[in-house]
Amino acid sequence: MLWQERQRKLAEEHRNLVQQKAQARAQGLRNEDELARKRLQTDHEAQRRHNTELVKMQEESSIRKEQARRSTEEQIQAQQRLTEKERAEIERETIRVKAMAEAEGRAHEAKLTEDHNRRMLIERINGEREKWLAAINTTFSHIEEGVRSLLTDRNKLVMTVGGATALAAGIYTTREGARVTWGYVNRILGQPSLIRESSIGKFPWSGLLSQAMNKVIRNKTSAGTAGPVEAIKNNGDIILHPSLQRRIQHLAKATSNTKIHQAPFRNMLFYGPPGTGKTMVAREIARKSGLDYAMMTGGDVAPLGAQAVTKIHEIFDWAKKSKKGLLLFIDEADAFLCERNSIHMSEAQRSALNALLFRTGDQSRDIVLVLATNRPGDLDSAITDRIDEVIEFPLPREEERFKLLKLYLKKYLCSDEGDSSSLKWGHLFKKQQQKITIKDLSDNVIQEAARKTEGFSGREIAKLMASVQAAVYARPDCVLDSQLFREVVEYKVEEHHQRIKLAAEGSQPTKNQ
Ligand SMILES: Nc1ncnc2c1ncn2[C@@H]1O[C@H](COP(=O)(O)OP(=O)(O)OP(=O)(O)O)[C@@H](O)[C@H]1O
Repeated sequence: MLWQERQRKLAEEHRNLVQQKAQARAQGLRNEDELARKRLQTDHEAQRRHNTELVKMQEESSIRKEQARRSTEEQIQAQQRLTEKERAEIERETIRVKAMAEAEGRAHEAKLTEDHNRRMLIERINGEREKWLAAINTTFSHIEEGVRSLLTDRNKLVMTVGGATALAAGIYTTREGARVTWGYVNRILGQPSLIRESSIGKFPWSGLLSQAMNKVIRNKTSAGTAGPVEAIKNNGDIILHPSLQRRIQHLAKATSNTKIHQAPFRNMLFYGPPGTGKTMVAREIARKSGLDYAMMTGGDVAPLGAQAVTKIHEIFDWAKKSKKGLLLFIDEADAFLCERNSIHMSEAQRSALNALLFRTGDQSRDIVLVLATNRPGDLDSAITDRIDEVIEFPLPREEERFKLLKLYLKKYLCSDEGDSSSLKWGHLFKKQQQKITIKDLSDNVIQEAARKTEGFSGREIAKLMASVQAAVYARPDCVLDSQLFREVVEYKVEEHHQRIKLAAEGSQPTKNQ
């Protein structure tokens, strides 16, 4: 039993021992493992550090290499630049030397050419001189011979003197003729653009010719007419109130005398309703007083803008070309000579007005200024100050209207009877017009029309008669009788009143205003 017990104890001890041994081995293994792991970790750590250092060293090395490469490149580039500079310097030097050599060559060549030319010129001059001397000698010997033969032959002498005189006269006539023609061409071409109509540049003989023709016609037709027509013929084509007519005649005469005595001209202002003969009278004064005539319209000045001043001066410079003196007629004068303070006046217009004032400041011996306006009150005071004669052109009274009707009846409907003033060159070449027959148109019918046309201007009466002519031509038989005449007068009078009514309505302010 004891043995068994011992045996069991021994087995138990053995088992404990084995167990302890196993534990000790397991512990040893664990320690070994732990050590191995720690060693591995340390190795790994060392390797990583080593690698980092390696990378760092590599980077530093590559930076150093890059720096070295860059510095090498820079050195190379610097070297290259230096070489290019040197090369350019050398090229420049070569070009300079070459250019100098060329210039020297050219100078040398030019010198040689000049020497050659001079030699040639001297030779040519010598040649020419000899030639001329020979020619002069020959000519003089011929002249000597000619003069000797002339002096000995009387016929030849007479012919030579006559030929030379005729030649001189021919040259003189041609030269003077060309000068006169050029004068007229120059006047026509030099006419300023503002001038609408002028007598300057018209050939004087054309006026004389038409006057002569008019005289012939007048003599031919003087027998066939009587009554008021005769009176009109004496007074010309302008029908005015007798006192106005006298004043105009007196003015024309005074202007003509002023010109003869070289005294300063008198400026005029014509005012009155439109179509009362202001333009016609201005033209007539110029004609009667022997002045040249030029017409411009005030309305043409404003659109010229800044150019207007130059154009005004142009007119006055051009007017000096007239040897006779010039009557400058400015129609619608209020359009550009109105009050300078007016708000409607542009700066350019004001300058144009000032230019005109400047040119008309002193009394002139070259220009008669004739202004025409429907509104004399609008003119600038400096302009009215320059006016010497103020003449009113009223609407024609019944007496004048009668004469006007007669005048235009004759002009438009009795043309074949031949009013001298209506003769124009073109009529000579015109196709024969259909003849108008006038039946039962007594002076009483015309007087009645003159009564009815109260308020008509001269222009309106001329238009009325033009309408009568149109109405006659509209008839197949071309007959003018008192009935047709009355009809036309009737509707023209109505038209006139209608126009006045419309104008009055147009000028009245509307109710809303
Ligand atoms: N007194 C007149 N005698 C004859 N015809 C006249 C007369 N007045 C006007 N007339 C006729 O009217 C036309 C216009 O006349 P004119 O140009 O002379 O008038 P005005 O007063 O200058 O007119 P405006 O102020 O419109 O320029 C003339 O061509 C003519 O046919």
